Amino acid sequence: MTRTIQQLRTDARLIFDAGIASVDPVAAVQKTVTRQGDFLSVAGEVYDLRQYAHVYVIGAGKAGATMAQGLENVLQDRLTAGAVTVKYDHVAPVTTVTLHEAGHPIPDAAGVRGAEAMMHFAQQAGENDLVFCLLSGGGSALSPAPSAGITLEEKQQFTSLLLACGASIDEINTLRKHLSRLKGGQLARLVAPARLITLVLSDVVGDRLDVIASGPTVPDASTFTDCREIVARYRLMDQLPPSIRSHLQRGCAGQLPETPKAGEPMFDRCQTVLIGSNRIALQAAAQQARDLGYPPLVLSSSIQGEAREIARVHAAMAHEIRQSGLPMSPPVCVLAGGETTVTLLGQGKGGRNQEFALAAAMDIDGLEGVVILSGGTDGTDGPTDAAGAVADGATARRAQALGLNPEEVIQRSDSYSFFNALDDLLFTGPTGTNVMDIYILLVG
Ligand SMILES: Nc1ncnc2c1ncn2[C@@H]1O[C@H](COP(=O)(O)OP(=O)(O)OP(=O)(O)O)[C@@H](O)[C@H]1O
Ligand SMILES: O=C(O)[C@H](O)CO
Ligand SMILES: [Mg+2]
Repeated sequence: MTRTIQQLRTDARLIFDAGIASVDPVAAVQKTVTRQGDFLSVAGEVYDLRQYAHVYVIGAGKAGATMAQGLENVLQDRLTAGAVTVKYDHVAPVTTVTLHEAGHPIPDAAGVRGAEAMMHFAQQAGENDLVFCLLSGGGSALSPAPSAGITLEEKQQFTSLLLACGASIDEINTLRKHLSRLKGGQLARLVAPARLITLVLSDVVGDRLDVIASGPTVPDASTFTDCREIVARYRLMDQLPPSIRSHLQRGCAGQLPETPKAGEPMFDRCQTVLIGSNRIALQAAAQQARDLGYPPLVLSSSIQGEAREIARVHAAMAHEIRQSGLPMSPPVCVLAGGETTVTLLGQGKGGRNQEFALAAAMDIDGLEGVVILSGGTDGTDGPTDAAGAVADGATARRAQALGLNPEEVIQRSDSYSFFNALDDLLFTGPTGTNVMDIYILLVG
């Protein structure tokens, strides 16, 4: 049976949607945390709610509201109170938890108030209490608790510097952890001796729990010495606000306590569960592909690199599958995920997924029975209202007919206008989740 291009496009969209649905925060929390009467089951661990006087919820991240909603649905009357910080407008219907809307990616005063509220519940919780911590992408900027002597303004200035210097997220968060009163395992210190369950939705390649939202409840292996090296690597020393420079210097001189390390007894009372990730989304997408009659091949959930280069690799796979049936003969669905980057060449409008689809379109020009979809799971690709775009072997020719030259469009970094003109943008609206991006190659 050969499928039409329209069929392949429809199926690619169904496969993408299945990936997103599997990491929907409300559903993911309710799948991980289940309750039967007085018993709570969390990824295999059982908690007897009769042993806990209070149950609190704290957390930070763009998916905080929907994660809290899922947890409220499970805990119902057993939830005492809570404070979760989310990005402005990233709200959801919750009843017991207080949502603090705050600034991202530059922290603001509302974020500081949210972090204070979180620390308040963490400290208030005693030996007979249970605390849930909900973490997702954006959690670092949304939980500013600058160390003593550092002002919010200095933290803001420092954040702008960090985001622009080219450092990776684990380098950025290593610095954040050493300038904070709650990041890098320090929140777990405040929660002790209460029992702590952390639910995590990963937005970083590799899903490192000590990196996501700056790992406030897990051991931190990094040190002040690492901070000094990162500052040197990106030549930041001269630009640091004086209070931050002196804080890091005192830390390196052993005058400040280090972040909590693995093996500290308080971590015995902590459970941490990854409830959503790019890999989980890819696995769900693979299942949907199988159901639609495309044997799936999942390549990797850790794709990184320049979007147009990664796209060319996908186009090359499409050619190979068509020509030789390697590594699999059609029908097949090749799935990958991760987060690419775009070196901007022009002043146009676009996103990394739209640029991916554009570069792919150029390389699969004329190829039959091939569709490539690239989309951000948060539904927002770059500064646009589209999640990504879809390309096939006729895309480049259809564009030429409209007077659009794909090569020129890449030079202008204008992928949004390109796919908008073709009506091939991918729209989902904000999905409430974020596990990076998904790339789907369908050969029918
Ligand atoms: N015209 C453009 N063409 C292609 N990519 C672009 C363009 N303008 C911005 N981008 C890319 O969009 C990305 C920023 O997108 P976005 O705001 O979604 O951030 P993000 O990295 O996804 O962060 P978050 O996790 O907060 O969503 C950057 O990688 C940037 O290079
Ligand atoms: O908040 C953060 O630190 C980033 O989004 C990575 O999780
Ligand atoms: Mg995004």
